[in-house]
Amino acid sequence: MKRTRVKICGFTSADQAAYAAYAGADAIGLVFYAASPRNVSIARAQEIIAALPAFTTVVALFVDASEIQIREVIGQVSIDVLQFHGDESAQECRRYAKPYIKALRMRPDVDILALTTEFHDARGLLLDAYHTKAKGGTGEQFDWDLIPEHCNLPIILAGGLSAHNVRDAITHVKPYALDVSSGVETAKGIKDNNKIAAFLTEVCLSDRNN
Ligand SMILES: O=C(O)c1ccccc1N[C@@H]1O[C@H](COP(=O)(O)O)[C@@H](O)[C@H]1O
Repeated sequence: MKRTRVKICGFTSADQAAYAAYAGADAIGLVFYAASPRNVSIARAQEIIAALPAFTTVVALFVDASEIQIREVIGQVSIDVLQFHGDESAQECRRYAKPYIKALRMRPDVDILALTTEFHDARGLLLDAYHTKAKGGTGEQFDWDLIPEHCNLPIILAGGLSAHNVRDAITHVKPYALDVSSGVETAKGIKDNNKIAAFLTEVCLSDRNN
């Protein structure tokens, strides 16, 4: 059976991150982007990570951050994977000798296949909705038909996912993994355990039937 991996992004509380990990989330995301309501300090990130069980992948999200900021985070926080959610070049993404995923904000003219060549050493391409004002975490879905059927990199589907549409998403896109933030929250940065459980249950049921 194929299992669709799940990353839940934007935790600000250790209890909620631990709940998600024990409930079956494969990865938890920590946002290091001051403009986000989900932004965490280094101290809070350390507290969240200390609450996680073994085998939970920790992803640090940056948006056009400076090299100094990224090195400060990875020097003090036990991060497994970097997520670049801005306009970072491939050269910038590979500077840290750490596994990284690259986010693309989807517009009709995005050439995913060309970008897979540019970011060939990324561990996955994260596809999110394009928004004129926000860089991500908007809760908006994009047109999944923009995603090519074959891609050389694992596709991580994001953008407006929730327990209500995740089964359709898996059937339609067949992604390697999913990334959700707003769809498992009651307010920005405040995760909801019931929504997390419902989301993970839907993914399991969908995988079982596919
Ligand atoms: O979560 C944020 O605040 C955020 C800020 C800036 C860039 C990305 C951000 N989050 C990522 O956005 C997508 C989609 O989130 P949503 O489920 O639609 O709310 C996801 O990859 C988050 O990691």
